[in-house]
Amino acid sequence: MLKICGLTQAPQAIEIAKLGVDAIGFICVPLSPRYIDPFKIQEITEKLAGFPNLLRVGVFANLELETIQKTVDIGQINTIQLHGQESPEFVTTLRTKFPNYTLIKALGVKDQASLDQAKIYAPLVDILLLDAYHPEQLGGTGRAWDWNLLKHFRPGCPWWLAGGLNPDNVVEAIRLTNPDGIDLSSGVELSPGVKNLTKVQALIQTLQPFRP
Ligand SMILES: O=C(O)c1ccccc1NCC(=O)[C@H](O)[C@H](O)COP(=O)(O)O
Repeated sequence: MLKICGLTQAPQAIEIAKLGVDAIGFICVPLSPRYIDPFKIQEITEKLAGFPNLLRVGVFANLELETIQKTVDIGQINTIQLHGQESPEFVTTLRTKFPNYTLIKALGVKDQASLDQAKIYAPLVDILLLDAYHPEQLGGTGRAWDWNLLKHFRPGCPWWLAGGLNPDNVVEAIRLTNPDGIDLSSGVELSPGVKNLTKVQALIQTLQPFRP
């Protein structure tokens, strides 16, 4: 599975969907330079009717249930990614509220303890997303991290790798960790929220041997 995250422009979303990615992400975190409001998301998702299998991911961090509900409804997204310090209890509540949505829990990995914590979420979600840890930033850091930590990571649910991936290091990352999916943002970006379509194309070319 391939997710390109942090989109803010409809023409880019259409081009990226045409290239055959599995998921596109919208950052619904107000402090992010990639923030996009629910009505802008709607403007984009309504142009993606021709891609029924595409996961349209709303990325949230430490936001209230009501905000998530509103964004899901207006933005017509079908996947919820929790990228903050959401508790297992909150994730369970969300699962109950959105039984038919794909649910992703993201965690910033600092050490083995982070991975032990990630495993607590495995029975509660559809996908775990393991990202770079940063003391001040929640995501979209562009920082690669010590993927060796993941060599024997088997959480019991599908998991995706994120954090500083780009067309040049993605093969090494996949060979080392064997994830079920990968997620890229700044590694295929011109500026926050504006993707570099040439880099997305290069990425897809590079990933050809690893994709169905
Ligand atoms: O991208 C952001 O600005 C962001 C802000 C707050 C929470 C999450 C955010 N991004 C989440 C993602 O899924 C990114 O794709 C992931 O962190 C990887 O980013 P990068 O290292 O830039 O490839």
